[in-house]
Amino acid sequence: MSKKVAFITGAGQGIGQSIAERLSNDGFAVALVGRHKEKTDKVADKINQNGGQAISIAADVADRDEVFAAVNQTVDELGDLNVVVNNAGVAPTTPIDEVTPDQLQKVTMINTGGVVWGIQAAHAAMKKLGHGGKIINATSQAGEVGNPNLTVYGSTKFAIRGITQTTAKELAVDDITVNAYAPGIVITPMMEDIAHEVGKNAGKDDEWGMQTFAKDITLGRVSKPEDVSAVVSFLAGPDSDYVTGQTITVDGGMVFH
Ligand SMILES: NC(=O)C1=CN([C@@H]2O[C@H](COP(=O)(O)OP(=O)(O)OC[C@H]3O[C@@H](n4cnc5c(N)ncnc54)[C@H](O)[C@@H]3O)[C@@H](O)[C@H]2O)C=CC1
Ligand SMILES: CC(=O)C(C)=O
Repeated sequence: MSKKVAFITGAGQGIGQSIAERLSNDGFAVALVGRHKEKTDKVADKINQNGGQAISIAADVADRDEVFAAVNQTVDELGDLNVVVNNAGVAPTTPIDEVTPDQLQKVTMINTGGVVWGIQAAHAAMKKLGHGGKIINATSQAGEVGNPNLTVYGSTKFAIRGITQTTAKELAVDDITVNAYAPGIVITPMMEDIAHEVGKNAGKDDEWGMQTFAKDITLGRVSKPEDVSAVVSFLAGPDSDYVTGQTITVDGGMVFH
């Protein structure tokens, strides 16, 4: 039997890399998408050397045509499309008084736009293939509660929860579920950069910056990417078939619902 196919954006490092590796271990053929192809190439090579099946595609998720082309290339090369993980994102530190129109537009087009184009392209491809599937979007604990210094980023992550609910209702008729995952403080290049900027703005070091986010985690530790990819594995697999429109928080107990 041929493998199910998963498409993952921002798969060259951090959480996206972990999701690609986990879904490959779960038995999916995986398409790794990112702006920097040398990074997705490296992760795809590792997966292929370990007995998985991976391809690497360059695309900027803010560009609708590039996202559609990447989805079409995935179907052409891997033969199907069952799961789309809209994981790519950027998180500049944005104290409110420093937000610029250019920054607001760019971050919104990547984080929110990338999710919208990913859902559109997934819907079009799945309809053409004649079957349903699962769409999974990256939000954040910063999309559930306000985080100081992250006004622009937080606005996109709140929006992604709304888009997840709206499109879950719209796409159910085509047997597509739409869910989201909300990580907390995950040690990746993104989080290291935020900790550095927040520390620097306060005249402190990176560890101080990290602790401003990490000090209230109920489980007493920051997160590894694998904590998040385990939840995405559930959302991509059959055990979540009766779940749609939900955001699953995987933050060690920062936000309680
Ligand atoms: N690290 C954390 O603590 C948290 C991360 N998240 C979310 O999880 C997702 C992954 O985050 P990390 O792995 O930490 O980030 P990261 O910065 O380490 O990796 C993100 C990847 O996305 C790619 N990317 C960025 N813009 C892109 C674009 N326009 N088109 C294509 N690819 C692009 C980058 O090149 C990079 O490979 C993001 O959506 C982020 O907002 C959510 C909560 C916490
Ligand atoms: C980067 C992020 O999503 C945080 C700090 O929650």
